[in-house]
Amino acid sequence: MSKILIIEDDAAFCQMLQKFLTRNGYDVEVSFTAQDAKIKFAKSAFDLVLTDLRLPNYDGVQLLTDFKEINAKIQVIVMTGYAEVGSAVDAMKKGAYDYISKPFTPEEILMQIKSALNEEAVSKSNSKTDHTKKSGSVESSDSEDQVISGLSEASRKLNEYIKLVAPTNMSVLITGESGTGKEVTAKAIHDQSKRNKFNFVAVDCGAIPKEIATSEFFGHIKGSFTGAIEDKIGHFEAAHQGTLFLDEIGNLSYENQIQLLRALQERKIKRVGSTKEITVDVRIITATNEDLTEAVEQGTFREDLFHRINEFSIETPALVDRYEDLMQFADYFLQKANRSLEKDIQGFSEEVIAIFGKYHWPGNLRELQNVIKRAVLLTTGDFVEKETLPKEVHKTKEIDFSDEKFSKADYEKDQIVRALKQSNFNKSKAAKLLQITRKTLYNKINHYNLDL
Ligand SMILES: Nc1ncnc2c1ncn2[C@@H]1O[C@H](COP(=O)(O)OP(=O)(O)OP(=O)(O)O)[C@@H](O)[C@H]1O
Repeated sequence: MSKILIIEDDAAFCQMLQKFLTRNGYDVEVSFTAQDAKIKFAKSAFDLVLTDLRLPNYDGVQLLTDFKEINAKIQVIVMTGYAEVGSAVDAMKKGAYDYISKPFTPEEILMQIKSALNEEAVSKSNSKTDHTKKSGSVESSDSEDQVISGLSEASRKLNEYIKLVAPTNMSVLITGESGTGKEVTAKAIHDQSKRNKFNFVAVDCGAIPKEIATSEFFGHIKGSFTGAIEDKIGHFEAAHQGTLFLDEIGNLSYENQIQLLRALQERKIKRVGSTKEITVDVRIITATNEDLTEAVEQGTFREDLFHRINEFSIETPALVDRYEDLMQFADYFLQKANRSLEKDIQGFSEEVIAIFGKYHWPGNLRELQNVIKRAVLLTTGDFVEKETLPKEVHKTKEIDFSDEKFSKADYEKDQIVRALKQSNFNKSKAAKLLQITRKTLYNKINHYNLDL
């Protein structure tokens, strides 16, 4: 029986959820505060944590980080209120499996829990924690998953870059906002390369506690430290002759950066506890949604490593910059949701299509996919109707979109100016608030000709 910990300060809601999940066969404990949750988490082994993002006297994202430090493989789903998508995206970057917007139906949360616990045949390719589960092993690609090429100019350029760089052995740094398809891009490069007969090993550097990172990357031999009960190969060896994809590379500790650089330069590694050198032939693809050049300037990311991983760089476009692709992706995600939920929804109502076009999608393709899956679950007729969309997607509803493109630009411009003012015109801080890279912010400032 899987064990779940719910953390939610609304006691009535929390108990209702507990009853519902218990009826569905889970062993459920509840906490109304982060402090109590930490004590419970330390005492028993949970399979999944369901936590509110806004807790009294504690930040839900911090709590997630605390849990991940104790158990890197714990599945965490965060519950968010209206207009908290930004924090939810932040939580996903820190290793949350998924987020769910309140209010939600019991069926919705049950579906996510089952998916997180791998209790149904739902594609897990959108899960970051999936990497940690698979760490050291081969990434299995879901045969049902396709890569959509997109019709926009931004997509055309992205595909062209993938095609150009794939056959080479160059290290590729993929930058882009969260949920824009960085991992999908890395996999596409691997698939189109000569290395495609060998493994594509995806590692989420943000989810590996730094104490075990060396052993995760390079493996260890039995008895080399407490807990090393058998020999284990690391990600480098697993990716031999294939591709090693390091997601959230900016999260690697300075010490791990040195080790990584050495392995890349010498093309040799040693397992922890062994003196034997093992030759490895690995192509490195990395991804980040932070500004690494800024991290280099601040001295938190090594410049030599930055140049080593950045022989070629690709930026995955935000969904707002590829609106022409929106409905193509929406249709694809609809079919994907139909398959996993065994439904046969035919399409979207006109109103839903209009709402999709007006929303700014801060969580990008991942958010679009989640919104559609939720809507498909709630849809009883043939078409997805606006009532099945979460509140935040309706947010831009009152804006007059007589000229849709112009208004979207207006909305974005307004957000940028607001973020800049809020951060005292510090562009790095503003980029963080907007959840885009500093480079994207500069591009947008130039694009809109903002005189600052
Ligand atoms: N070209 C594409 N075709 C089909 N699905 C896609 C495509 N690009 C992205 N997706 C889907 O969108 C979701 C997000 O993609 P992905 O995980 O690659 O984003 P990411 O940028 O790596 O996210 P993060 O910054 O959180 O690591 C996934 O479910 C993925 O399957």
